Amino acid sequence: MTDVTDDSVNGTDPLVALRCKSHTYPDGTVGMHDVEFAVHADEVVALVGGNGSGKSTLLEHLNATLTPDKGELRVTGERIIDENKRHARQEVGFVFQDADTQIVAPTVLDDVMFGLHNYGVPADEAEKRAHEALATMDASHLEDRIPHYLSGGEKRLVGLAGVLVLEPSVIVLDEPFAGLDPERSRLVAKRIRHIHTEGVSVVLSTHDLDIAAEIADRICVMADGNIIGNGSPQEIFYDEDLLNEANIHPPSAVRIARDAGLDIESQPVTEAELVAFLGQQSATTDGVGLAHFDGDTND
Ligand SMILES: Nc1ncnc2c1ncn2[C@@H]1O[C@H](COP(=O)(O)OP(=O)(O)OP(=O)(O)O)[C@@H](O)[C@H]1O
Repeated sequence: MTDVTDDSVNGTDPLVALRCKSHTYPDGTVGMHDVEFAVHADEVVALVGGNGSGKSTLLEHLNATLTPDKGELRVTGERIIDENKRHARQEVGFVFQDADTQIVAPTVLDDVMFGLHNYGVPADEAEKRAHEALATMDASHLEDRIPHYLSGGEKRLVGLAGVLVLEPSVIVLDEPFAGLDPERSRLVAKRIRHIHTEGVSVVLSTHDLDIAAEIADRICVMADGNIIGNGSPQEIFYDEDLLNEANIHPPSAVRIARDAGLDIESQPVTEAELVAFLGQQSATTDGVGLAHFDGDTND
């Protein structure tokens, strides 16, 4: 069993600790097995892996939407059972891939306030907090809009605001960049990093490894319902055997560095890191031998 619930990280207990021997869906499909996973304070974790590798199944265990056949979930140290699932839901906010499933009210502001009403927060305070959460997401201009008519990226930001307003310890996002154009993806990624600077840990799944490399502190690789790799972006994205086993390709910066045979000790995983390295090189070599890097680094 891959144990990534090491309690000693930062010397603190994890915010969320999941041990799952297996999760079997009603039709008999095993969605996940032999997984141990923890989320610590002050981290952004990206789950990566091919289609059907178990990312959504794992994420949905983190706020007890799904429960293990055998195993346990602890949230801020409290063992979650049927009677206290509310604790998991309060501490672990979930933003679904399909933003429409989370829309419940006729305007964006009402939608963001909805969860607070459910928790009995007085209307004026709920409104104040909803304004703040939308401002944090740079989405104040959307307050009076009809949620269903927003673009995909706008819906993501509103969904994030609706979860952030409940002040969870951890926010879980299932494929937050799916269906977004590159510019909207970058905007959502930036807001996710911003949420993190406000002291909220983030766990997300994504097929966009360029963005994962940019925003995650830790990468977990899933294959066949199991975690097969866990480490820093450098450790994971320079492990060719691991990526082959998971059938995924490294971020473009890693591919370029590797294909060009660059001997880079610092192991760049983002374009910015690669460009910084190339800049240093050209400063010391006057650009000799680096002319072929002048082109687009995106493919
Ligand atoms: N509701 C369900 N009923 C039956 N099987 C399911 C259900 N949801 C997921 N599965 C199965 O569980 C396994 C893991 O699926 P999961 O959705 O967790 O993968 P994923 O990594 O999130 O995939 P993707 O990247 O395609 O979204 C797959 O074999 C999938 O077919």
